[in-house]
Amino acid sequence: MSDSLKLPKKIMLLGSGELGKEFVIAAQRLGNYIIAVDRYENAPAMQVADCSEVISMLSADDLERVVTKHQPDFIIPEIEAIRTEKLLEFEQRGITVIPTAMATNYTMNRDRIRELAHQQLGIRTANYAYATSLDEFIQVSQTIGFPNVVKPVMSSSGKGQSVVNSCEEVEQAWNYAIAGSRGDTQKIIVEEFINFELEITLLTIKQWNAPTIFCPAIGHRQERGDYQESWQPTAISEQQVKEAEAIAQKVTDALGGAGIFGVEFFVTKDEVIFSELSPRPHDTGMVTLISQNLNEFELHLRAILGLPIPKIEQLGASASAVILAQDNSDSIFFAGVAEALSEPDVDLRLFGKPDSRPFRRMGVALAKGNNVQEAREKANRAVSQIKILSE
Ligand SMILES: Nc1ncnc2c1ncn2[C@@H]1O[C@H](COP(=O)(O)OP(=O)(O)OP(=O)(O)O)[C@@H](O)[C@H]1O
Ligand SMILES: NCC(=O)N[C@@H]1O[C@H](COP(=O)([O-])[O-])[C@@H](O)[C@H]1O
Ligand SMILES: [Mg+2]
Repeated sequence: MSDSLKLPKKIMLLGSGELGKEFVIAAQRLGNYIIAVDRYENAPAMQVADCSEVISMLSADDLERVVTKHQPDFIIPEIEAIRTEKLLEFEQRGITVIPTAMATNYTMNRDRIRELAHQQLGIRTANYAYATSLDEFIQVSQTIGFPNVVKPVMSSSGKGQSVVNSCEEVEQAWNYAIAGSRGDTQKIIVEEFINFELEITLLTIKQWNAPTIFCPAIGHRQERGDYQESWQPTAISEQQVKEAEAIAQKVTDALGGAGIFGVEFFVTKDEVIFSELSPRPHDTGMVTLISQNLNEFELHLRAILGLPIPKIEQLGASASAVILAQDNSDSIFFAGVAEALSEPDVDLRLFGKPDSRPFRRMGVALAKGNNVQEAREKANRAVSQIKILSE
């Protein structure tokens, strides 16, 4: 692709959150033209894009309207909740969908990607079953056992997810999952609880005309199914890295196309277990904004445009920690920014989301240290200085 590459390209971003914002910045640094799309006005990526559109990305008609209007060269999904059948149609019309329309279709629902990984590719995952009613959930809980982890098949960032310890908790977990489910499906996945030692994201870069390459694994910690901290490098063995890379290669080859994938694994004493993947930059990968010569957004862009990635360099012990809102508000401001930035090798991203709700991610602190523990402490110290206030 790079032989005939002419810039700028017209890029339509479907989803305009914090990950999209950093991607737009990377794309614009190479002069590209970006149309940022999301369901609400003034979303983070819209603030730095050339133009924006507010639509329902689950509506085929809305997607048709904005694609016809802008005629993009590339459509780059940034979230899962998109009418992906429509993306297949755009792809057939000659627009490049990243990584492929099929990949976005497989990963928007947990059941599709799980079936691909486990049934078709034979990759080890947590034992799992599905349920579409409370009764069915009670039944499959007997097979999977307790504790188990319950998630709506359509959700992300831990929405509707809970750990179920006994029969008594099943009904509450069902109601919570259905309330947190995106779209109109009443389907949940019930998974064996994996008692892992560490979770990692393996950022996997699939290129059009060059071999797949990997970033050094990123370790992370989650609460309520949502990312709290991430760091790089991680203390896993060469053998574990090789196992994770082989699995990531297998799944991303099956999905095809080009771009970065965030491939998630549970690492136990004896196993590396595939969890799920995002065919786009990953929230835990925000640590690469400080930890690598090329961050995950720049890598995504280069892979999409077919530009070379001559080297990925890890710059030493680094960490990220999230800044979460506590309250509902549409007039928030940040205090303590100067204090947070007073330590060397600490940086911040405040996303500029126009409103807050409890646990909404509003920013991230980034830090480097002499070792991972020090980097994590510095990132968390910066977070503790930031106060989100309302007018
Ligand atoms: N089977 C499991 N056993 C133990 N912990 C689990 C299991 N499934 C999920 N978790 C925990 O919940 C977190 C979120 O799960 P998962 O990645 O499936 O959800 P998600 O909503 O897709 O999150 P995101 O969109 O942020 O990637 C995991 O990173 C892990 O910490
Ligand atoms: N785990 C997926 C993830 O982190 N996605 C990121 O969060 C945004 C939605 O945030 P919001 O819910 O605060 O609008 C998305 O647009 C994306 O940038
Ligand atoms: Mg996940």
